[in-house]
Amino acid sequence: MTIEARLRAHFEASIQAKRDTQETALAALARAAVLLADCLQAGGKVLSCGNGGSAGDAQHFAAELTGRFERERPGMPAIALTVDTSALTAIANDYSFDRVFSKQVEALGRSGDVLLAISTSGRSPNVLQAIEAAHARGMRVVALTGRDGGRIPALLAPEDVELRAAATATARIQEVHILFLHCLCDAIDELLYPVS
Ligand SMILES: O=C(CO)[C@@H](O)[C@H](O)[C@H](O)[C@H](O)COP(=O)(O)O
Ligand SMILES: [Zn+2]
Repeated sequence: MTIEARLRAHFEASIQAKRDTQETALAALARAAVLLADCLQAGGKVLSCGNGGSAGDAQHFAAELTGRFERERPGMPAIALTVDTSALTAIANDYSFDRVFSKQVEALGRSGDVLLAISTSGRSPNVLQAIEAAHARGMRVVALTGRDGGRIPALLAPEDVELRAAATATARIQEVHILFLHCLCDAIDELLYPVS
């Protein structure tokens, strides 16, 4: 296969992953947007987490809430649990890497806040523990997953929302996740700050 053919195959696979996800995810996306907008309107905040590329996604989403997405409106409170290297290294060093997010959720999370948990496999222990810690703090969870959801669906409460990418390759799942996050940014803005 030529490089150009490989590149074309990446585009085709990415397009297909989004097409395959579209119909299954729209209702859940709308529910997640309302859950997040209600939380923010009531004075709550969003905590986000994930590993590797999903850590980048967690930061990307928090930055679009605190800064802006596509329209001017007040900043909204969101914290990515992936950015404080002192907290991450201390918790990993003193406890274990599995607790790097859950300890921060225990410290920062309040009832009514929402945890945005991102895992393509649904099997990263630190993300699973963050979900458990969020529930213990009275928080709801929006989980971005892929494949069969891994261990996340069984952990979620009925009022939580799973947004599952209909893809199996990690890269394709992450590409759908970015679309999910931009959809959520747009929907939250439209719900809270509609353009008159
Ligand atoms: O970005 C990528 C692969 O595209 C990697 O950095 C990937 O995020 C890492 O392997 C993560 O540790 C995977 O974690 P998860 O999505 O299974 O929870
Ligand atoms: Zn990647």
